[in-house]
Amino acid sequence: MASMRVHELAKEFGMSSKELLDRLQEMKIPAKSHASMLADAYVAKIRKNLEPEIKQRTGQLEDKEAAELAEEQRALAERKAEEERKRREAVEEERKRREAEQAARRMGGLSEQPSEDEKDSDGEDESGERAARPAASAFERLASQIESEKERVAREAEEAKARARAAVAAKEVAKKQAVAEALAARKSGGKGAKHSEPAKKAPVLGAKPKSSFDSLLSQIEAEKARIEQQKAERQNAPRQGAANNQRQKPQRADKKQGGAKPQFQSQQQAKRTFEPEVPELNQQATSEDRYAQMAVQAEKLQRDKVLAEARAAVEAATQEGEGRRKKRKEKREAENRERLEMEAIEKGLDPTLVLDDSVVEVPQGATVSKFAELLGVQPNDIIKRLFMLGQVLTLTQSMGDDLIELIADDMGRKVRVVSPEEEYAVVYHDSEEDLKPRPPVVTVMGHVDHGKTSLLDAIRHTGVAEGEAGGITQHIGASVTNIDGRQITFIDTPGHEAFTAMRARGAQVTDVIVLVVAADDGVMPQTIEAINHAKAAEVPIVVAVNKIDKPGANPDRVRQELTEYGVIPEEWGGTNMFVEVSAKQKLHIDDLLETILLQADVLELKANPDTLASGFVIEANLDKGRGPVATVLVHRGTLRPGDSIVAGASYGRVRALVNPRGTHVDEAYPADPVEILGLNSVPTAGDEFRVFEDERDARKLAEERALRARLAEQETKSHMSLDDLFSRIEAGKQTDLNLIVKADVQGSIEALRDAFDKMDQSEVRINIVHSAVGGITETDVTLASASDAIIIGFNVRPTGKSKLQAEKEKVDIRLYRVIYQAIEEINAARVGLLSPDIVEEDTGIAEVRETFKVPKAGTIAGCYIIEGEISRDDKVRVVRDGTVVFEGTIDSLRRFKDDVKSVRSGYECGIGITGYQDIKIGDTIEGYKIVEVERTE
Ligand SMILES: Nc1nc2c(ncn2[C@@H]2O[C@H](COP(=O)(O)OP(=O)(O)OP(=O)(O)O)[C@@H](O)[C@H]2O)c(=O)[nH]1
Repeated sequence: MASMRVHELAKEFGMSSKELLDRLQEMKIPAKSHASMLADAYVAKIRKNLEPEIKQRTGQLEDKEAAELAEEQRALAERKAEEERKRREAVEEERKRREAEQAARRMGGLSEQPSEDEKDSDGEDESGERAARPAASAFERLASQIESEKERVAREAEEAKARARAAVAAKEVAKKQAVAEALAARKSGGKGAKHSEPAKKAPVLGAKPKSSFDSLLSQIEAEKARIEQQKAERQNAPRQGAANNQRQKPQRADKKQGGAKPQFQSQQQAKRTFEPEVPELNQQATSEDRYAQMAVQAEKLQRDKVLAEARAAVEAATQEGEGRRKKRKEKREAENRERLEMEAIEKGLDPTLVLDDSVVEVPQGATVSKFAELLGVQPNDIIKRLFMLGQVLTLTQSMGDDLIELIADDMGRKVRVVSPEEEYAVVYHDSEEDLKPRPPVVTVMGHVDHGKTSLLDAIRHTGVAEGEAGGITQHIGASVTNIDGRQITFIDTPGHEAFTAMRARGAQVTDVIVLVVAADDGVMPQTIEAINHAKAAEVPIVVAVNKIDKPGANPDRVRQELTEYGVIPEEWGGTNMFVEVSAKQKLHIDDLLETILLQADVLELKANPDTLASGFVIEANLDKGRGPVATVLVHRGTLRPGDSIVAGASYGRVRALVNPRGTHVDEAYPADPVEILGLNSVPTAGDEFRVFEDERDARKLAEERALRARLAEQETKSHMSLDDLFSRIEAGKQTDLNLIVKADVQGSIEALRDAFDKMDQSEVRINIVHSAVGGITETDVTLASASDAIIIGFNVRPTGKSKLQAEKEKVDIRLYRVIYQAIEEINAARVGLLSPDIVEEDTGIAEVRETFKVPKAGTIAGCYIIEGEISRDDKVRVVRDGTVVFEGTIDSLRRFKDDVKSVRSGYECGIGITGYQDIKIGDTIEGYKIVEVERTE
């Protein structure tokens, strides 16, 4: 018989596996489950025991066999019943015995626990107890088995729950790790290698946790350690990107607080910003508490994950948007520049000046403190650097252009010295529809005596004839004429000098140049100069071939000659219009005017008249009765009485407007010359004028300009003078004395040179840097200024503007009559013994225009006082071509037939000089007084 499995045998018997297993248990045959294999010996035994039952079930057994089987079963049942009855009796007996014992104890006050002796002495009890004990211990075992089984089931249930929760938590940790890695990867710019390590750990976290709860805890702890490590790595790594900067900010702020706390806060901050926070697990907590904590962790991780994902998305968007933001920034900057440019244009400023931010603009003549302020450095630093350059300047002293550039260069800074003109330079922008046609402004140029003044007179005469009846043109520096109802404005000062001087000041007022060339003389040096100046200014030339009335006139030769200088007549294919005129005989003047208008039409001259006026000063003077008077040429806008105006360093409110015919007017339009009254001082020709809406602005600008001018003047280096020679020698500064000697005769110069040669020159060496016969000229002053020399004049006087120039440039001019005076003074100056100064104080200058022979009085000079005031008791010197030809006193001073005490500038008078008859037309008579001046040193 082969061995069989339980379920196979059960099937054979027609019963369930469970039923068979029970029966096997009764038969003490070992079998655990339906699949248990039964050895053939056991199969035989089972068949034998169960056969009758089986046969009965199947109806296969015979009656006898069935009766035997029934008997057998009944006997077995009886036996079992007997055993059970006995077991119950024993239990009952035991119970009764215990109750009896307890009752006896209660009755006899005996202890509940019987002593060993009592137990031993009571034989009956002992036997009863022995009978009861096996039953009791079996019960207890069973009870304990049940208890342990319950515990096992409960534990397994709990562990199953824990596994489920741990799996959820581990899943969350894995997700969080993935997010953290994604963040780290973005921050590090995708350094995959660096972050592959944590990624490897993921499977550990993601793996099904062991059934042990501790396994989950250890996983969480490991994850926390990993995050901490990553964070530490990122903090050590160089900061990159905007997000990192954001992270740095709180750290910097925290650092200020100092101590360990800020560091902790910064870590917290960093954690909040980047890491999902893993809460601490209390290792001491009970299992229930731990489950609760894990649930909290899982929830927190979920929330942090969402936050981290959101932040990662924002950061990614930030990085992706970097390029777009840069473009937007560039666009914004471009718009800003455009706006500034527009604003500058609206304000009438040069936009390039406003937008040039790479260079520091320093106003000309800026003081040391202003310069330091503009550069944003300490003034001491500037002073120190100046000192190193040998320039001792205080805070309030102004710096020259060269010094400004030198110091800036020394400091590695870029600067641009801005002149007041440039600083206030105005670029006006008018829209096309605001522009209206305006009259042309004309300047007449040409060689000396070619007829410029005559032509202007002729033109004026033409204009007057057609203009106001009987009107007499006033000399205001410019005039207007009308032809065919159209206006032409002429600048009265002919010649290119004034034109160029104006232009040098930025006053480009001329639209057309009329080049006057005498037909009998042709092209001359100043004609060429005029052409060059006109070309430089890019102003078109209309040629007026003058003096055609003269017999030797040859206009074609003029045309021919001019072609050499690029002035080519239209009829010869050039661009220049030629008109043949006679200023003297007023021939073809109208033709000339019409030609000028034609040229103007070509230029399409326009201006905006409907705005605040601006333009240039043509001429200015101080009128005794009316105060400062300036002739201005309106360039743009309309000028009206009451306007707040600034002209150069002058300002004021326009009190009155006077046109060239002397008529008060209410308005002056573009290209109108007009005299203005109301300025607080006399401006300079070429100054720009501007009307301001607010008088305070006009005043501010004017005062600023005036201050600059004063500072610049102060700054003019004081040159060598005899007065400070000694102090300079003492200070060790001076070892040379440079002289420029001018004298009336060469002999004086030679005599002076001999005298100096004989002088002791051990302390100071005397150098004559230049000497010549003749008056002291502007060139002499320039030379003295350049070589730090003193000018010594023997019987000569400063000519032209040289005196003014010397004052301006602080050049010392010493005038002597005899040589020994000069030698004495220079000797005295060397040893510091200059006596109190006897100085000649100039009073006035008269120009001799006529001479009269008067009986008894001799020669009387018919004079015009051109400067100052000459008094009857003044001393005078007669100067001819810069040389003093006579010195003496005034014999008579008359106006008309009256003797007068003094005559002021602008008036005519007759002067008789005591003992001098040789006076000539063109001489100047200089008045002076002798005054004694205390020496200050
Ligand atoms: N015959 C003749 N003489 C003229 C004519 N125009 C000017 N003159 C004379 O030429 C001389 C010089 O004339 P101005 O008008 O003073 O010449 P200018 O160019 O103004 O001279 P400067 O002011 O010295 O530069 C004067 O004597 C005039 O009378 C002309 O058309 N014909």
